[in-house]
Amino acid sequence: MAILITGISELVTCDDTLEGADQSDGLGILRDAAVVVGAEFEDAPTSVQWVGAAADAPAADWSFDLGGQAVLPGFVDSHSHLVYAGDRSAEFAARMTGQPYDGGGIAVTMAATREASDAELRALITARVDEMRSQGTTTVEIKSGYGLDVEQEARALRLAREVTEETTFLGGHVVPPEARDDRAAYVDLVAGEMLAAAAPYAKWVDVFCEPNSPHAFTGDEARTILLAGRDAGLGLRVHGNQLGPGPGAQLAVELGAASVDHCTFLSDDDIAALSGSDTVATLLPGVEFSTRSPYPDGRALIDAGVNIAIATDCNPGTCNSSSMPLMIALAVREMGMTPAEALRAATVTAARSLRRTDIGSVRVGNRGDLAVVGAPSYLHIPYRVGVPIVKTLQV
Ligand SMILES: N=CN[C@@H](CCC(=O)O)C(=O)O
Ligand SMILES: [Zn+2]
Repeated sequence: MAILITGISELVTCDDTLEGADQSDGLGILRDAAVVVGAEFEDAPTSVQWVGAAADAPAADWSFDLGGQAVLPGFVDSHSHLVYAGDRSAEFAARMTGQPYDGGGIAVTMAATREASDAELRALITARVDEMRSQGTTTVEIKSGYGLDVEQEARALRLAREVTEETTFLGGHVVPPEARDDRAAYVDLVAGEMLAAAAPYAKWVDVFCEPNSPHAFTGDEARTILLAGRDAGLGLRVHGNQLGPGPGAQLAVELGAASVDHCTFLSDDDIAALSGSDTVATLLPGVEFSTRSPYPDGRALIDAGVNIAIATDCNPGTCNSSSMPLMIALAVREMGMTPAEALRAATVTAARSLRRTDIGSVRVGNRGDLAVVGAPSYLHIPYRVGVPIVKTLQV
């Protein structure tokens, strides 16, 4: 079954090899375009079968006309923490009047999450993923990290796996209150029994490497957890350089991590290490917004040759927003990125941070994951900030 989509005023393919497309901003734009998506059998994921000028479009089983809207690859939200219960809105309100963030609230969410049943958590996760999908996100990475014991971390990943293949073990989120007297024993637990229980449900291992938080992990502790995860066959991701300077970014590059996330406080040496490496710097501007922190200088990173993704980090503490369009607007307004750079960061480079080439760009053979903008151009995403104009294109 094949479906022809026409009436596309601007097709942003994010395919910088597409011949005949406008490549001036690296977005591979076709105007007055059409796309054919199809699936081999009912309920199979769709794939892109044809991309080109509307005038050349082939026949298909069905067609529909978007009447002059822009189409994009669906957003790839490569960093989120959706497996949680409870509410920390009061913590947010306190931060707006000057309370700093230090990671201590994670234990509050941990307690609420441990109390929740599977059914309750499943309903919360499903509602959050639906909220993301309604705003143009078609792939989401989900971390554990609010269970922090062997059973609870495995449970979180088992539930996350029901909605995405991009699941990340984050037993190394913080040291839970019951383990604070013996940090070394907790690191051993994470790198041993907890990892073994979580690994069947995880693609990635991550750690909150943050010497500036009393709750998170030092560079050496992070290295122990990451190496154990690598030995267990997981890919590596790092929460690094969020609250101040630290070893996270360089550790990520040294160990070949797919991504180091946050990057709020990077030194020149960190930038030099990231530049030309295979490690993507994933920036999370909603966190700076919601913690009243300085924004990282996306412009400087791009100019230095660093590959940048942007993601929501949707979580109950540092950013409770699921909106990739808002992250694009913040990247443009606050981090010196052009709309085109921000859009690539939210799609094709975010896919790269998950080591995926089948998502994040509209090209023949890729997944048929598309988003539609209720406007003639993608430029309206940051321009119409706060207005829900991006939707997942359901075909
Ligand atoms: N920094 C660590 N983890 C999350 C916040 C988690 C929380 O505060 O609940 C983050 O990515 O910002
Ligand atoms: Zn995070």
